[in-house]
Amino acid sequence: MDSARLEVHNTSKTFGSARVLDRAELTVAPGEVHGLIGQNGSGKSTLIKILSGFHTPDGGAEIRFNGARLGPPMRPKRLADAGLTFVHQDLGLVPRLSVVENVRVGRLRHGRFSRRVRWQHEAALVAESLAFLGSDIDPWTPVAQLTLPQRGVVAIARALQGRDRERSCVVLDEATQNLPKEVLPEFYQIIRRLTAEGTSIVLVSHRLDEILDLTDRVTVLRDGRVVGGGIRTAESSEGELMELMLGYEVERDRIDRPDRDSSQPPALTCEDLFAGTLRSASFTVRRGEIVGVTGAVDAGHDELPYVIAGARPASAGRISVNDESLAARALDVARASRLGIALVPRDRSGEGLAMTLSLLENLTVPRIHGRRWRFWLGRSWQRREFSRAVELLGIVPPRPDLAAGQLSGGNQQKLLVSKWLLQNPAVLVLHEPTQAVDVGARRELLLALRRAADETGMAVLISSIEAEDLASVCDRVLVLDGGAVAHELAGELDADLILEKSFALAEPSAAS
Ligand SMILES: Nc1ncnc2c1ncn2[C@@H]1O[C@H](COP(=O)(O)OP(=O)(O)OP(=O)(O)O)[C@@H](O)[C@H]1O
Repeated sequence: MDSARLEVHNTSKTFGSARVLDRAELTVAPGEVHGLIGQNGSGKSTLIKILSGFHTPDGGAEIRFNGARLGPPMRPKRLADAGLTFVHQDLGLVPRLSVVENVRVGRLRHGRFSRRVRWQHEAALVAESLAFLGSDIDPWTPVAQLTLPQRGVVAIARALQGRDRERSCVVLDEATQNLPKEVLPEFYQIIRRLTAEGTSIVLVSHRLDEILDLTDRVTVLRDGRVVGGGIRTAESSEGELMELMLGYEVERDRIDRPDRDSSQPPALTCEDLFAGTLRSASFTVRRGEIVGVTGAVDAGHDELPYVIAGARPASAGRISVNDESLAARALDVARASRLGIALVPRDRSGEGLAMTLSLLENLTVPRIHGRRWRFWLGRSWQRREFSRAVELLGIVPPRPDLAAGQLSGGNQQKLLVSKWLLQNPAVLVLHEPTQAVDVGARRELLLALRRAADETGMAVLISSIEAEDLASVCDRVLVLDGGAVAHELAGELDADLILEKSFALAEPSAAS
């Protein structure tokens, strides 16, 4: 029998006194897609970071690749030479550098005598890798100018280069999280093409539909332990996997919402907004209402949260919150905040949280300034706010002094959402709020938004491509196309209908 492509044996990791990975085992066969799933904080990223050499495991671990011992220690150069490569959640690209520099870093070839890098040759190699992925991105483009899906393709091209197809393994750590729904089928085809050539894939994902569609087998982690090793996906179901991951069944009903009084005046009014891809976007969100905005790539829903919160300039239009109204062009973050608008951005690490500051500081610093409290009063207020956040969204571990960067991705997301939710803004605007959040916590997060809208009258606008989330929590969903509202869906919302409307609008333009 062929040896396994990747074997992880007896691998544990302890931070301080907390053992977050406990004797993990994982075996990936040649040419298979192997899913790695588990709830937030279950140890998936820790295991991947051990494989990539970022964390050193506790003693006793052994990692083998194509039958030979690879580590620990896991040396990055040795991993790449052996054919074990990674695409991390944050993609790990340097925005100010070009695509070619990002892809070829560490692999640039020099002329024999001149020692100069032959850039044209390097760019041709990169163009070839991109073409394999069905992309025609110009290798000289700075990464900063690329869309998120394009950045995803670049990160994958970097992981694939120079591989020996029949001996390599690519680890995709939540790499599909940044890709819009309509490019996913293409991405899945790439994965199938790779495995057909003999490459193995490890896929870490919170999307159980993706895991069931794409993987041959799956390994399930719970609280740092493997609770299901190499389960055949064809013989399993979403419900079974969910129960293994969480240890309980998740309710999937639509979240109850009170009957809306449609005569209520709007809390947020946007009139004829022009900004980036937005072209005359007009709509309202009433007090206590949750409105979803969605659409295909470049429809404008991605841009909207930032324009409303004054984080991106608008060229025309008006934005009003209750009785106060402003030309959108005059809006900046400070003015938006004075109007009562708060933003939960998509980019958690870049714009949302300060990763080196504590959970307590992240949660309360935006509000503690300006309060003329005595130090100790401020301190006890901070601790109370932290307890509220933990209660609201179940942040784990609930340690106020931990640095935000030491939380798992999903728990960072919960921290970010609670930071703004607890401020009780008049208008809360969120971009992909459930990203990286596991299936159980996702419902808790949506329920918390629903409660805030119902109990405090907060007007909530959610920009997302997660049709299921929008259908379960929103009062209305607006589907954007070409920067303006093309459809308004209300009443009994249905995820399939939301997707159908978004895609139906995307198709004609994709063909042109
Ligand atoms: N550098 C660190 N120091 C201390 N604790 C850490 C550190 N990195 C991770 N942890 C803890 O290890 C546990 C596992 O985290 P990990 O990121 O592996 O979870 P995960 O399964 O990838 O979660 P998610 O789905 O939310 O990304 C968490 O409790 C986290 O807070």
